[in-house]
Amino acid sequence: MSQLLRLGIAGLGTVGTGVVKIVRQKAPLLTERSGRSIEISAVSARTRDKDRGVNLSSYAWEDDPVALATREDVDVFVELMGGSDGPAKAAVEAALKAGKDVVTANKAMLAHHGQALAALAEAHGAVLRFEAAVAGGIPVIKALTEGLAGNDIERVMGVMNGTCNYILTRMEDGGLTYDEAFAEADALGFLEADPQLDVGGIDAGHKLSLLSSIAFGTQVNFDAVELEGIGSVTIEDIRQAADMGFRIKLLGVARMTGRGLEQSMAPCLVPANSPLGQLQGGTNMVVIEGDQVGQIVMRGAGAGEGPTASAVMGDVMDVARGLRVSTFGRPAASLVEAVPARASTPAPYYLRMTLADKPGALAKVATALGEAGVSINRMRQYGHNDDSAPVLIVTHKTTRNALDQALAAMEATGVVITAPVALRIEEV
Ligand SMILES: NC(=O)c1ccc[n+]([C@@H]2O[C@H](COP(=O)([O-])OP(=O)(O)OC[C@H]3O[C@@H](n4cnc5c(N)ncnc54)[C@H](O)[C@@H]3O)[C@@H](O)[C@H]2O)c1
Ligand SMILES: N[C@@H](CCO)C(=O)O
Ligand code: NA
Repeated sequence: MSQLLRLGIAGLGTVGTGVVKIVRQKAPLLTERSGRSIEISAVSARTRDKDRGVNLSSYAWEDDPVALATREDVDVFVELMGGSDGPAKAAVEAALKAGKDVVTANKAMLAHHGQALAALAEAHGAVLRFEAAVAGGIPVIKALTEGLAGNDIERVMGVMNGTCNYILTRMEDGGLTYDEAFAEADALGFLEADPQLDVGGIDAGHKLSLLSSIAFGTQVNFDAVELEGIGSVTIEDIRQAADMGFRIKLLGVARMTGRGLEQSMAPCLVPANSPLGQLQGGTNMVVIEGDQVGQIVMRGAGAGEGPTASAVMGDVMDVARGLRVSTFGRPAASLVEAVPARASTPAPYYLRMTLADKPGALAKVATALGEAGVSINRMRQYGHNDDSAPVLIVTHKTTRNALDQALAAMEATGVVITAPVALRIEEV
């Protein structure tokens, strides 16, 4: 008789329901692969009487997730409620303090409290695992903490918000407006409860802060992530980028430099023929560059019932097999405080602005760039309005600091009518 592993699942929405289905439908397979009989003891959600398409009658019910997390008949607390603070955090803390292992998909909670929760887990001999929190069903955490453990990671990049990638690709390929594409993403169930978390880059930033902590062995520092959402990107930018052989992606990039840990989540131009440039719809992609292995590209569903439940079950199976690896693939205490560095690694930039259509306007902009040490690679004045003209400039490699100096000088000239949109061109 295989030893029991008893789950307590808090949260029976998209992900929680998916996990219940896997445990119920694949019990023999899970036992064969882990050596343990994996069962659900108790569940919790806001509303008990709701048809979730899955039979919950054999499980105990707890209205309070904290009570669920500390039940005697729960070995692993599976937190699938969401929210960075409140009941989810309280229940996870209670489980860890009771020495129970925790599996969660809650990237918001981990981005804000992951360091403290990791330390709590280790202090109480528990493990905290969260594969589902970063790029959903893509097993990127397992790849970094196990398969690639023999590498020094040089750069990690990711398109990790399905909503934004869906919107940007539907605007480009489907000719939809931002609002139309947003509505489609909503209908597909991609959006967070607060969609600003998606389109503001915050959800993807949560994931990047976890990814970079695991990749570089640094303490989780979401506040150090440079965040910019996709609200400033227009169909004109998408068309101009395509015209130059690029696509626009909400791209997270983290790298360790001599100046510190750069973590940036912003709309970037990537080569249209690159794996990231080819990424369609709500799919996620993570690119890992290691000193031994070179570039690894992982692509897959970052959201949805099955893909996310798959990642949750991967963690449950590791616990069942007795994997006592700490949260980030190394002891939390060994995670170094990384000096946050603004993305100052030199890169080319795409600048779009509207200038007053009068003599010398372009010259003033060019002078502002030159005086800041920013070299122009391409410049295009396209179209005309009454007394203004849209201008596109692509720079040679420059630091963000120098570019910001040039943008401020441009504003001071009085010829810039609409504030320049600056998008980094990331070499991938
Ligand atoms: N949906 C996805 O594709 C996806 C992908 C990756 C990660 N996640 C993360 O997984 C978690 C769950 O996401 P979801 O899409 O399943 O959410 P959901 O909104 O579909 O379900 C949330 C569940 O938690 C319950 N819940 C919320 N607050 C509660 C409380 N205070 N007490 C008891 N129950 C409570 C709700 O009743 C519901 O059953 C979130 O942290 C989310 O960020 C979701
Ligand atoms: N709202 C998130 C869900 C998965 O984390 C996304 O669009 O990727
Ligand atoms: Na994942």
